[in-house]
Amino acid sequence: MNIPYPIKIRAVWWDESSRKTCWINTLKLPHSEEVECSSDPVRVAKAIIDLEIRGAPAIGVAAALAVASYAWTLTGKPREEFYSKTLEAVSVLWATRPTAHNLFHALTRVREKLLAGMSAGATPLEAAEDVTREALKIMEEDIYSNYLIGEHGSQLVPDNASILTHCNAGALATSALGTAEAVMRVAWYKGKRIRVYATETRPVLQGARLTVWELVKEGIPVTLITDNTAGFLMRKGMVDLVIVGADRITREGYVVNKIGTYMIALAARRNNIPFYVAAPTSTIDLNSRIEDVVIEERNPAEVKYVMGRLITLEEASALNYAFDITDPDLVTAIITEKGVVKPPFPENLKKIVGSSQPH
Ligand SMILES: CSC[C@@H](O)[C@@H](O)C(=O)COP(=O)(O)O
Repeated sequence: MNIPYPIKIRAVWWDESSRKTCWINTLKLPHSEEVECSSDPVRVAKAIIDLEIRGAPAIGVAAALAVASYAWTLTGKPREEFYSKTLEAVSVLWATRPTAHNLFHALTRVREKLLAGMSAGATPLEAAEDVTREALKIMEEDIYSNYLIGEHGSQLVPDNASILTHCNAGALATSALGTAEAVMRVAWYKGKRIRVYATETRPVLQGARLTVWELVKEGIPVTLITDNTAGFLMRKGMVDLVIVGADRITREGYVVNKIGTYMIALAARRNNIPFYVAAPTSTIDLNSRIEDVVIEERNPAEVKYVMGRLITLEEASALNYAFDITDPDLVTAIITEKGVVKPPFPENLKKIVGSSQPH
């Protein structure tokens, strides 16, 4: 796998010497870059729940690596204990966050390896090797998908474009270049002049804390806006295109992404601005209809407190949906590693997910 662009930020990775899963604690950004490593699936599960590790592809990769790390701590155990404990770890990680499809995609793959090893009579050592190979494959595929999404998507970005993005669909949400941000990075590396408007993304400010940090590091001009500024910028003609990521795309083409995405898509349609979604095919769930998708509801405290400071009454009730749903007819195209998917989505998503990888 040869990627002709620098990978400057890694959100999750495998430490070969300790066989631990490592990640940047994104809760500490942008003020400090703190790395955590663990072989404990309960610790990694907590990191996912608390948003130390977040973003759909990153949580899938981290969960798969966590099962592999844990497997290595159990290679001295009897076979039965090895399989029951590693499969239990899969269940713990499965229960962390309900919306992003990548988590279930990755955990299904590692669980299948464990089950295959169990029925073939593989030793714990053989099974640990096998599950590690699969987890690393999931990560490598994500790295390569990021790059291909960037290549395909950058062709949709005109020179001198103003791009609006929401939340963080960058390196910090994936294994390498990001999804929406891979499009921006590759356009930039190819010499296109772009500027980005990043929404702050309440309640936990992934845009202000993470997207701005990444783009400043990259040297790409970025301007932070409040979430409620997006529509006004579009009306003023200051946005040429919108690119966001996704946590799950259903077979009908509904896009489930960070809360606030729907309002941006509506404003984009009203102002005739293309609305692109960049996501690997591991985010596309051909088995689910939109009614089946669980939208995560998080602790209301995230809304009531900003960076630890209470901004309302302690007794105030608050609602904290983490994601919303954008209808397929508001989406101009979905940029995947296998190419750009245009409507009609039900037919074209099925074709692209079923087609073989281009590498
Ligand atoms: C490439 S990441 C795409 C999405 O996962 C991203 O836009 C998003 O909504 C992340 O939400 P988060 O709650 O921070 O995990």
